[in-house]
Amino acid sequence: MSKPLIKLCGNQSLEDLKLTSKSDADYLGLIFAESKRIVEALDVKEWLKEVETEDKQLVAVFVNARLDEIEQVMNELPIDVIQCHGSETVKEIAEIKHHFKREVWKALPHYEGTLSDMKLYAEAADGFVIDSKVKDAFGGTGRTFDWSKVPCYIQAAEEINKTLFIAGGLTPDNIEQLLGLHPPGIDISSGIEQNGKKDEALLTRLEERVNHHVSVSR
Ligand SMILES: O=C(O)c1ccccc1N[C@@H]1O[C@H](COP(=O)(O)O)[C@@H](O)[C@H]1O
Repeated sequence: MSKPLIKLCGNQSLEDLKLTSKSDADYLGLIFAESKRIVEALDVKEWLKEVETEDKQLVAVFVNARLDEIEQVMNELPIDVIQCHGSETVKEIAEIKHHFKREVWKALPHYEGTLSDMKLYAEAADGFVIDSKVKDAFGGTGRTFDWSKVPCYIQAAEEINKTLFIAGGLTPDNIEQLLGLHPPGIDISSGIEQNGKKDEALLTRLEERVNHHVSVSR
């Protein structure tokens, strides 16, 4: 099995970034939406002066943000991917893509309509993050969903040639079970946190489990 793409999301301090920037992650995520993990672009700009992120792509996560709100972040930071984690329409995703000329991922909640949503958004989004559907929350809930549908999501993403990340409550303890389904990408926030901070021991354990799984399935 080839190694999945890894996204470590919800970096909310210089300390978080110092830790995750040294990891095996391909993507580092920052939340620019109402959340306990919200960050300010100007703070992130300062933190980025102190960490080496050349080998990572930066993902800015928004929830139903206006173009001018996204623009404020894009003007300050070298963002590679815009992740829309709200109820943005296909038209809005297309506008964001057209305006910023960046990769745009649509987060979709797991429910009975997710597969049709993937087909619907395929004309505008470059990739998908499938997350748990939790009432009154858009993401970062630490809650898993029923992974029996993951193979269908993988197949659908392959058919429409889109990047796919599985998110929602991934932890060092459950990651090997998910990796058994061969997701192309995994997206983790709460599962590597302790007391609201990214935790070195949890991150190391996550990486050990991913590396172990990849090496035994070769
Ligand atoms: O992390 C947040 O606080 C958040 C807030 C609003 C939208 C998305 C958010 N995070 C995204 O949620 C998923 C899964 O997170 P978790 O591992 O279950 O905590 C991930 O894509 C984050 O980007």
